[in-house]
Amino acid sequence: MKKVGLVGWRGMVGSVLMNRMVEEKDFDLIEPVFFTTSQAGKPAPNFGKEAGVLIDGTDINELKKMDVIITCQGGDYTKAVYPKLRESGWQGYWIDAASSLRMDDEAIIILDPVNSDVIKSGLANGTKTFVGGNCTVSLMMMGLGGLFANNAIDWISSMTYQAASGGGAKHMRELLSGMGVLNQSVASELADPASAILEIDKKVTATLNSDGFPTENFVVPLAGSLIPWIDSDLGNGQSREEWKGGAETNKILGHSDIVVPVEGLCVRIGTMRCHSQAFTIKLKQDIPLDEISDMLAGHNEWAKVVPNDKESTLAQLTPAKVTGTLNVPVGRIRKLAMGGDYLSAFSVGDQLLWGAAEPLRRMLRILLED
Ligand SMILES: NC(=O)C1=CN([C@@H]2O[C@H](COP(=O)(O)OP(=O)(O)OC[C@H]3O[C@@H](n4cnc5c(N)ncnc54)[C@H](OP(=O)(O)O)[C@@H]3O)[C@@H](O)[C@H]2O)C=CC1
Ligand SMILES: N[C@@H](CC(=O)OP(=O)(O)O)C(=O)O
Repeated sequence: MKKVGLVGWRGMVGSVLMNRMVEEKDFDLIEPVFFTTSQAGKPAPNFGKEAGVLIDGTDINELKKMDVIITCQGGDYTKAVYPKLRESGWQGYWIDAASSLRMDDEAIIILDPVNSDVIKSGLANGTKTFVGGNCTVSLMMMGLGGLFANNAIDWISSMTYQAASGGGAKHMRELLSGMGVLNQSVASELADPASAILEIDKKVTATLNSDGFPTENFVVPLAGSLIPWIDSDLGNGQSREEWKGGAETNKILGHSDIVVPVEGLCVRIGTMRCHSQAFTIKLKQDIPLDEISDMLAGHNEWAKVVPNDKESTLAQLTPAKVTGTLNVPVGRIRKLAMGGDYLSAFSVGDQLLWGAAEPLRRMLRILLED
């Protein structure tokens, strides 16, 4: 049985990963060793298998004993530990949720329903480092996988609506606190159906812009607002999150250059853990809508085509419906006025599942079955 070191297992992404590993009985197939950066020596969790105590996640000699290490601990941990571990001569498999190693030549970005060919040839060529993709990119590729697989796309513009969870647990709490503060500020007016809506709005706006409003994590209010910038400023008008669209998509597909441009604006909105995206897709040729639907629905078992009517859209294409599931519904599919080769689509996906934890779990399974 392979010794699998788990780092970051109690964080938000790590907890989702542990839940999925329990659901899929992955622990039956491995000898788990749990690492920590803060609680060494305390009892390890039991996910159906006794695992002794927590080991110091910075102890290279202990990490070296692992056949596989999966980390959801974050980029700082990866930067601090990974180079030392490789320099020590460790030849094991490193599976990482953080972005720091993604664009390194030695790393493959993992999303096996889309790029199992890239993963398999990497394994055959001795690749040992596998990194989960950016959540928005992975969810786009899961939804539109059929169009990518059929080489049907010239370029994509993706306008995102990204959930608070992309920032982490504290950001989710801040969103909810902000919602509560707004509600409280007009609680008496809301209780009175006769109260004037413009008075309510005035109070809400004053509360949003008041000093006490919770903004420690997002810097500006998210509840009752939105933030059209995610991740760092690259200095050329583009955010790092937007840059990842083109860079990571093409790397996932095994391209060494930008063959399929992916461009757009990334926007944070007040949902909890589902990222949504509105796509304008320039097709290489005019493909009939029924063929497009067949390509999308037939590509993987999680991409679900939603009929482009109001009732189906409201019932199936919202974060409230999708959250906590592996489904990636794609709807609002129609040809745009610009021509038969211009397609619109809208997708929703849980950014902690396909966007973070699931590709890592499946990579472990690929290694176990190899
Ligand atoms: N959030 C996201 O959407 C995505 C995140 N990622 C990557 O995953 C990394 C981890 O993200 P995320 O899971 O959100 O980070 P968290 O902040 O939830 O967890 C990170 C670590 O914080 C430590 N920690 C300290 N206090 C607590 C506590 N009370 N409860 C749980 N953990 C605690 C744990 O380490 P220890 O046990 O060692 O103390 C834990 O592993 C990110 O830095 C990013 O690189 C990737 C894709 C998406
Ligand atoms: N940046 C993403 C979450 C994330 O962790 O992305 P990455 O793995 O590319 O750093 C978001 O805020 O929604």
